Amino acid sequence: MQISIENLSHCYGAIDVLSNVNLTFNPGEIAVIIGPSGCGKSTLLRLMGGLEEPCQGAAYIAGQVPEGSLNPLTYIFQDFALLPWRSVAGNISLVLEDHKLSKRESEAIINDVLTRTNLSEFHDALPRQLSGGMKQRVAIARALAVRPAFLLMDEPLSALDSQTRELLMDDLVELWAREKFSACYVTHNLGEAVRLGHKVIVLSRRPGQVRDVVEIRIPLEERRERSAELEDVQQQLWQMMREEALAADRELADA
Ligand SMILES: Nc1ncnc2c1ncn2[C@@H]1O[C@H](COP(=O)(O)OP(=O)(O)OP(=O)(O)O)[C@@H](O)[C@H]1O
Repeated sequence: MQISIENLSHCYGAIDVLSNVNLTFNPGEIAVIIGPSGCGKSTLLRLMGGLEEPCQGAAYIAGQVPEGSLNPLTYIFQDFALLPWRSVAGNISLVLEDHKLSKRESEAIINDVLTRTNLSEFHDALPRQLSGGMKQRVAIARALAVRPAFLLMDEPLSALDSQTRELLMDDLVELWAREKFSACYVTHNLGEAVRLGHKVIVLSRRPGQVRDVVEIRIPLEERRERSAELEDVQQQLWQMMREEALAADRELADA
């Protein structure tokens, strides 16, 4: 299954947010979207997930939804969105409740995703007993429980401190290496972009247009030790972001 975006433009009233975006998101790939503040990254993710309809053009699923996927497009947000009165297992079971699974099937899925995210011993813990990093691990486990074809991740690590971010990036790479998931990952953080992205989509300032798509061929598993090649890619991305941010600043100053 792919997600295709064709000639997509979007506006809110008089504000043009996205302009003529054409992109393809491939299975088994993590595509990272970066761009200056307010350029439409989160809007693009919402349009991809069908939470809003684009003003022009389309975002659609191409190909077959993989068998067994309970929710093909699943979001992970920065604020974890866990119910405080439910345990870790209870938060995960919530997303399974509408799917007519037996208690045994649900429990098997919950145990599987808790094992995959190294959370088995926190099965009965409440969110308030967990650190921020652990809460986001639970949110990732909950997303994996519905066997998504695509994870739509909106700055999932931005509420966390830098050490926890590093650990969760390692976790995501390990999860991906074990069972290749597909994801579209929005971030401001260029370190995350080059650590996790098979390709990095650079949007221009608003209205967001695709300025460049940078492919990174270094395997994800080999990126923990940052090579000179990875540093070069990050520098190249920063140069593009800097130009866009400076141009946006000048536009505001001229307005
Ligand atoms: N529901 C909405 N109604 C009106 N305007 C909106 C709405 N959602 C977003 N916008 C505006 O659209 C523009 C793009 O917002 P969006 O959140 O997609 O950008 P972003 O690139 O994700 O921003 P950031 O990097 O700051 O998170 C902004 O100017 C924002 O104020």
